[in-house]
Amino acid sequence: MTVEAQKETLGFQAEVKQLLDLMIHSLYSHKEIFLRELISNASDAIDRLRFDALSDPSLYERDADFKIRVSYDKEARTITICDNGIGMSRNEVIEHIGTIARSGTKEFFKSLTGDKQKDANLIGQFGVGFYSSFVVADKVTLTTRRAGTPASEGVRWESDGKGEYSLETVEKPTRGTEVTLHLREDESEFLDGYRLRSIIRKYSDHIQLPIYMPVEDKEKQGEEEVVNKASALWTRSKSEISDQEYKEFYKHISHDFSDPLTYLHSKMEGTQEYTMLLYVPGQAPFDLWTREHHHGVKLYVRRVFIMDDAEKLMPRYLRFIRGVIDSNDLPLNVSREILQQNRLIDLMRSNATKKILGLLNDMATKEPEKYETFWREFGRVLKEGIIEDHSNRDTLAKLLRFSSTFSESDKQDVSLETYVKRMKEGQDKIYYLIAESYTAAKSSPLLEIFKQKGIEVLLFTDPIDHFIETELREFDGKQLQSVSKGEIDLSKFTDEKEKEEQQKTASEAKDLIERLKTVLGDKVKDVRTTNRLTSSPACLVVDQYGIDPSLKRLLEANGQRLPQDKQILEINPQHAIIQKIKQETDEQRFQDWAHVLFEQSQLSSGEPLEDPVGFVNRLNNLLAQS
Ligand SMILES: Nc1ncnc2c1ncn2[C@@H]1O[C@H](COP(=O)(O)OP(=O)(O)OP(=O)(O)O)[C@@H](O)[C@H]1O
Repeated sequence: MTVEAQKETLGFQAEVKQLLDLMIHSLYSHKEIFLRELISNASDAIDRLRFDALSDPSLYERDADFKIRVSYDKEARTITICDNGIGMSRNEVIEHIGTIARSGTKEFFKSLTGDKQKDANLIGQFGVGFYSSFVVADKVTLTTRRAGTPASEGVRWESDGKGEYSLETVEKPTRGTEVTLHLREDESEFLDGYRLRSIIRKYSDHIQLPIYMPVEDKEKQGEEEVVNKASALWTRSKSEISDQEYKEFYKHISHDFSDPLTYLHSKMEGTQEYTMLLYVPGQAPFDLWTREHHHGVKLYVRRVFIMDDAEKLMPRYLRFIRGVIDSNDLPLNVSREILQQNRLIDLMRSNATKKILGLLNDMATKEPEKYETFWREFGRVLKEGIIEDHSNRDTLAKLLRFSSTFSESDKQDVSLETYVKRMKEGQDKIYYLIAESYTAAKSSPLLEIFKQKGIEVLLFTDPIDHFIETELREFDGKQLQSVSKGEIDLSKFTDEKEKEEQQKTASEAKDLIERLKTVLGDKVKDVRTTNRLTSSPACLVVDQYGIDPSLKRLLEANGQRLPQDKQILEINPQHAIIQKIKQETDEQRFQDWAHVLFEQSQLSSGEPLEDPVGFVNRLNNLLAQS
């Protein structure tokens, strides 16, 4: 086949077109970042080559002098970014440059809001990388050759970013990729060596590889100079690195546009030597829940990039952490399989986890507002740690935040420590209520007595909270007690007179209870009086060791079959309706009342009714006769 015969025009995947349109508008105010993105890709490509060449030195093609070059041509109005990295084959160009092969793409488009600022951030998180070129260029030419393939297998990709691109096979003697941007008319500001140098220093100083540019001095034409610091940021000493540099490095590795919330940089010395530079992002990626993680922690061995997203380096519940861990002791040929059972890796992970939890703990105590942001973004993921990581459970428990009956809003901002500090004198349990939503929890009848006595109840309203309940039995020596389980003993907070009254009404309700049991039969496990309620007539509870109904619903919705555990109907003998039912002599009416009591208790605990029409009919009968 001749070279010409291999020229073809292809269409972008629909998502690419959509993304390009969006990006050109949203990123307009950050347009200089195109250079950061292209340098970042070049650096990744060299990292990958360096790694592959460890097992196949022929890939070096006798050129192990890794570098990135940035140049510009005022006349031609072009900027060129060139690397001697891994390069791409024809198929890789089609796959990587013409399509978005990322899971979560659909979710990403759904999450766009139309608000330019917000969308710019989301686009940043999604990682537009290469496509940001079209913000400043009306034509982009990419010429590349995969390392290890013959010079005749170079590929030229070209597009005006409007929906199509052309591909042709070209001769490319050197391996790697060269991207040429043909600048738009109004983007001449970038055809300036000083401007380009300052953008590189601002965004790409931390890139480990040297970035070369032609010397500006006319007398030194043809000469090049390195324009960045060109040393791995994490190897430098903390005192030499500015906050700005740390932040830019974060953006490089995470492909995020916004600043991280916080970071830690720590060198371990002694028997094991390794350095970690870890970041907590400022916001959760749009697909935190939908995909296997993409840009996690990168593993380096003696400054050589080994792999992205080395999941063994972080527990799953810290999957939002970004950064680099560089080991001096692992072998360079380390593979994912080796990582699975490597003692050194386990040690690094356990240390990194402790450091991150310590960092979060510091943030929670010293910068509570920042911690609030953290909790809003990542709290639900961190909660998984209570289930997953028993060795750090105490530290994790301190980091938890819940909404509470003492707060005005649904904000999860009450820690277990705060709860314990606010406990009433004589109170020995941490009370909580599990419900499907904050609204359902806030108005639950089960809270009535606690409100009356001024006892705080934590509201567990995230699905994961059900599992926290089963794992976290106590905190600071205080037992956690669900308000919907077992018999709640608040006798310490009840005076003698009140107790006497309760006993009296309870013994007077004995007959009523028997009648209710007969009518409700096996719908309930038991019927008994309660002191939990003050303004509702009845509620449903489970035994101390029973499964909470909302957890049951959650598990059943996920396909689990559970034993049919009946609930206990508790009645408030002092309530006017209960008093009225007690007097009811008409058997049909009594039966209607009994069912209505049971069914309204199901409704207020968020359960669906088995026979909603029957409930409405019974209620209507009672209303019509009252
Ligand atoms: N200079 C390059 N050399 C080799 N491959 C490259 C180069 N630039 C881009 N690629 C390939 O194209 C892919 C897409 O690049 P792009 O910049 O769009 O996104 P990315 O770098 O994967 O990350 P993100 O989507 O998060 O920005 C890269 O993953 C890489 O495989």
